[in-house]
Amino acid sequence: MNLLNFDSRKPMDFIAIGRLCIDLNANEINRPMEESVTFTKYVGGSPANIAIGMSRLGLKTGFIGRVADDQMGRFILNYLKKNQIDTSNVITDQSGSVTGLAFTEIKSPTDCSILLYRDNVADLKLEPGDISEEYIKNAKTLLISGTALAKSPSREAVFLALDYARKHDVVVFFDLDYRPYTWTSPEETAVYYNLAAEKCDVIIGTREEFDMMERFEQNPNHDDSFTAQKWFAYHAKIVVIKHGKNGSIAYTKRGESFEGTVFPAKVIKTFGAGDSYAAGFIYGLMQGWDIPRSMEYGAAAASIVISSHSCSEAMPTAGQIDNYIQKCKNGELTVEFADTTRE
Ligand SMILES: Nc1ncnc2c1ncn2[C@@H]1O[C@H](COP(=O)(O)OP(=O)(O)O)[C@@H](O)[C@H]1O
Ligand SMILES: O=C(O)C[C@@H](O)[C@H](O)C(=O)COP(=O)(O)O
Repeated sequence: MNLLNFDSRKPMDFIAIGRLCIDLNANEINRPMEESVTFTKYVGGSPANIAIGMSRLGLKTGFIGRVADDQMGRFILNYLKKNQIDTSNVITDQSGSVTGLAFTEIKSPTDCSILLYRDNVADLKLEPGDISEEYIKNAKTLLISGTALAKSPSREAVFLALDYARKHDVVVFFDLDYRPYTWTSPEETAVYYNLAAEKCDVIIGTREEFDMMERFEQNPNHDDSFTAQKWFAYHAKIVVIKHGKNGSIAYTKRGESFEGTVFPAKVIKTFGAGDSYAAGFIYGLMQGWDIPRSMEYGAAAASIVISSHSCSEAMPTAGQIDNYIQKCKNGELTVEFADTTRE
């Protein structure tokens, strides 16, 4: 029996809910932000990046969210449309909110950080009244990301979306996507993350993100298997714990575990790895592939994106990923750049 059942009668393949933002990636790489003077603008926000990845892979993709009524909000909407993402459930917020900005600092390929501007952001204004039961019912898959739980009314909107998804047998993926900045306290964060995770079929996060969720538990050795087992008592069928360049491990409710491959990369920056990994992995599962092959696809997508300057714009097509995997398997370590042009 399949671990996950994607209902082929549903017209929409994949819907993401939450953050639609802007990434401003420093053009002068390998130096601190203090010395960066020019940046390239891309659509960003973890669920936005994943949705763009899914659409590039050929899946019928939609988004539920709010954007600011400004130039940045319109830039995001246009970019989603250009990438064939359905924006019928993206609302332009009229409360005077602004677009969230992520300035990225690339000090070295391994020392990257993000400076977030997230006060009064439009994405957290999403409210329960914005959530259409019909829209969710018509999707095979819903992806939620943890940052949308950081504040009301976005938090309640996500919980309502989760209820609709469970009611209509939509497979729910939870990318933990923990960004401390918007949260009030670590305790609040852990409580809401745990409440949401109970309702999800697949939970994907880094070891550090799961550590945050285990604030009220005893897992002193940060044991991945311990982490995963808890969720199989709820709805989870698959739990994936990511370990950066050391790969990832997936556990299933059936008691299996699989270690994910890592592909070579000419790393420009490390951010975007998780979002591209999620897109490749979810795509694989939705094709009916087994977990190791899906993890391989995610890892190859991640290697392509971290070898590029952007996250969203660098999201690869299936052809690019297949080609990359083939080259790596042939022992050709020449790394392909998905997106090297910066104006
Ligand atoms: N330096 C790297 N080289 C090759 N692959 C990487 C590297 N860093 C991350 N990856 C790939 O991306 C996946 C997710 O990366 P990770 O850093 O754990 O997620 P996140 O970006 O969410 O923190 C890893 O499992 C691995 O496949
Ligand atoms: O999620 C954000 O707001 C910023 C992203 O667009 C960004 O570029 C990033 O950090 C990607 O995150 P990751 O894939 O978890 O590394």
